[in-house]
Order: sequence, then C-alpha cells, then structure tokens
Amino acid sequence: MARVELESIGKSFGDTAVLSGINLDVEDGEFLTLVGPSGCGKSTLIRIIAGLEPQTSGRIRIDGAPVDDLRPHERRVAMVFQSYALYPHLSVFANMALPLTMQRLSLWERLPLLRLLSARRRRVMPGIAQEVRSVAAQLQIEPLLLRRPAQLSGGQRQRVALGRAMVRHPGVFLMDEPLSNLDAKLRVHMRSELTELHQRLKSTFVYVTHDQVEAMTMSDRVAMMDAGRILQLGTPAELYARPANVTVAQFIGSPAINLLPARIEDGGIAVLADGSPILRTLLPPGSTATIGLRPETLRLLPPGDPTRPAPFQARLRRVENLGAECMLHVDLPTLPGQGLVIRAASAGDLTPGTMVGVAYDPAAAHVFDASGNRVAAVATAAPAARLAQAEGRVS
Ligand SMILES: Nc1ncnc2c1ncn2[C@@H]1O[C@H](COP(=O)(O)OP(=O)(O)OP(=O)(O)O)[C@@H](O)[C@H]1O
Repeated sequence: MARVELESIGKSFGDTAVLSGINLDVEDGEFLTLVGPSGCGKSTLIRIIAGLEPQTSGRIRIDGAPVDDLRPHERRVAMVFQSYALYPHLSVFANMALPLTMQRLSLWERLPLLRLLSARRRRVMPGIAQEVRSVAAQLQIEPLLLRRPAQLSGGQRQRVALGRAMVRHPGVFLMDEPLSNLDAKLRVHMRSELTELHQRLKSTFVYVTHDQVEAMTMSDRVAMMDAGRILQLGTPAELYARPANVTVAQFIGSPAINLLPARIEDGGIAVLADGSPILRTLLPPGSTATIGLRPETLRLLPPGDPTRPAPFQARLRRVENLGAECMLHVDLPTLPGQGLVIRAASAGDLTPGTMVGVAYDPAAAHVFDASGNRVAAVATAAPAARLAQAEGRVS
C-alpha cells in the first residue's frame, strides 16, 4: 500500500505544455481514476508517476518519500499497459516471473546457457515459481502458464499482464487503459474483476481511461482532466450530481446531459432563445448561462395531459430501445437545432414525428455561468413575477 502525492506537476514536450499545475493526493489503498478526452494528458501523467517520463516541473512523493530521482523499478509501482506489453517469445510463466528474476538474479544467472550452472539460481527459482503460481491461481490462469501470449485471448493476455504486475507486490498499481483492447462484454466483466482485485489486494490503484462508465463504476474517486489540468476531483456521485463546470457535466453521464443556452433577465430568470423562462438563477440580468437537464430528470407527458400545459412541446425524432429502458430523442420546434434526450421506462406506442409534452424538474437542473462554471440553480430571494410564470410552467 502507498500514498501518492503530486505537487505542481508540469510537463512540456518542446514548446507544447501538456500538463500544468497538477496537484493530486492519491490515498493509501484508494482506487483513483484519471478520466478525460483523448489528448488531455492522462497517459503522460501516469507515465510520470511510473518514472517512464520525466516531469518538467513539480515533485512526486510515494509514502512521503520523494521519488523524482528514482528509476521506475525503484518506485514500488507496477504499470499495466493497454497493449499488455508481454514478451511474445516467452511463456506466460516466464512473462510473469520476469520482474522477480530481474530483481533476484544477476544478468549472467539469467543467460540461457550459463544459468544452468548457477547454484544460486537453482535455490531462488522454486520460490519465484511458487509466487507466480500463487498469483496465477488468484487470476485463474494457472492452466495457461506454459502457453505463449499469441495462444491467449485478449482477456487472458490482460490477466497475464496484471499477474506480472502483481508478483512484484507493488505499493501502487498504475493502469493505462488496460481494458481498451477488449470487446464490450469482456470489458464489463473485467471491470468487476479489477474492482474485486482492488478490494482483495487493498493496494493503491491509479487508473487511466477515457471511458466515463469505467471511471464511474470502478473508482473511489475520479479526477476529470481536460487540456492538461484537473477540472474536478471527487467521488463518482459528486461529479455526477455537482459537476464543477459544463465540461465535466457533459463528459460524465450517459446519455450526456442536455444543455440549453439561456440569457438571464430581471430577477435572475433564465430565458431560452424562444423567450420562454425556464428557472430562476443567482446570475445577474444581462449575462448568459447554460442550463443542464439530465435525461432521467425529464418526463414525457402523456399526449393531451389535461393536468397542465407541458413546459416543452417537442417532436419525437427517434426511440432507442434498450430493453429495460429507452432513450427518446426529441426536437424542440421553437428552438431550431435544439434536441433533448429523455430517459424513460418505455416509449409506449409513440412513433417518430408525434408531438409530445416534456416536463422537467427545476430543482434537479444544473446552471452554468457564461464561463461554464457551476452556479446555484435557484435563488432564495422572493420570486419575481416572471418566475411565477416560469414556475407555473414547471411545477
Ligand atoms: N512524446 C511526445 N512528444 C510530443 N507530444 C507528446 C508526446 N507524448 C504525448 N504528447 C502529446 O501530449 C498530449 C497528451 O498526450 P497523452 O497521451 O498524455 O493524452 P491522453 O489523455 O492519454 O490521450 P489518449 O486517451 O488519446 O491516450 C497530446 O497532445 C499528445 O500529442
């Protein structure tokens, strides 16, 4: 187990800055995921922690001790790569044993012919073999130990790569998109295997992915990165429920949050481009905002619902039926180019082209200011007349 502290990490390749001012503490035994779009600097950051890439500025400590001048194998970290990085000419056993033979045997004791003469090698190897078998048993790959990587499936190769990291008993596992090369079904399976492995080993995991579902389902905490910076650090639930800005809100959640541009009028009322008020904010009149509505907070009103006028009149464009639920894609005719996605239990017998009413819950809406930063959705001041109109539409 180990704590990882990153202080003001910066990285430039030539004149191009790819990481700036990264401060991050990964707690002992924590599963922390770096997530973000392609090119945001996740892999560069994890490679810097591993010692595979030098940082341009800043410091790294593992369990309180500076590791900046240590080589990768001296840092008590083990890296698992997307490409598995297995030696094709070695058996699974030899691939997994490699970190231990490198650690415990000298160069000549590892050489093909000379090693047969080494008495020390004969003493050390049974211990290594036992450790490899024990890890292989944990990963259920014991029957594969004599095979070569080419004779394994993608999932089996990934387990071997994990096993090779595990035999070293590192304080920190660093994983760079380890599931990306697997098919969708196996990825889902390996997600739970990795989560269980983390719980069993109680080691610190730093995990890189561009897949927000992996980040949300596996992690204790998630650091969402964009353009070389950490935009938000928190539990998956925090990032989902209180995204710090529009970029986080858009990235976390599937299907993505619905975003509606608005202008702010008197009393902080956010008004859409068609002039309809949507909710009250704490923003000053004259400014602009973006309103975020998660698909599950939208509700389809039955056609001709007599109880109230629908907040949005929408035209159904497409139904995505996922079995247990469906995603309804609708267009808003009064807001050209603006669509909404609604998560619903079923689409009933609605067909594309049908006009439907859509209700939303203003208490569940997210409001972002002109810079994209989150602001409180609803002011506590007395409602303005315009708000009464807005609330009349939504309550
Ligand atoms: N050796 C290098 N030389 C120059 N630029 C590099 C080098 N390695 C990475 N970069 C650049 O640094 C930026 C961050 O790359 P990095 O691989 O860390 O991103 P990432 O978030 O892991 O992306 P992906 O999910 O696509 O792997 C990119 O713009 C990339 O082109």
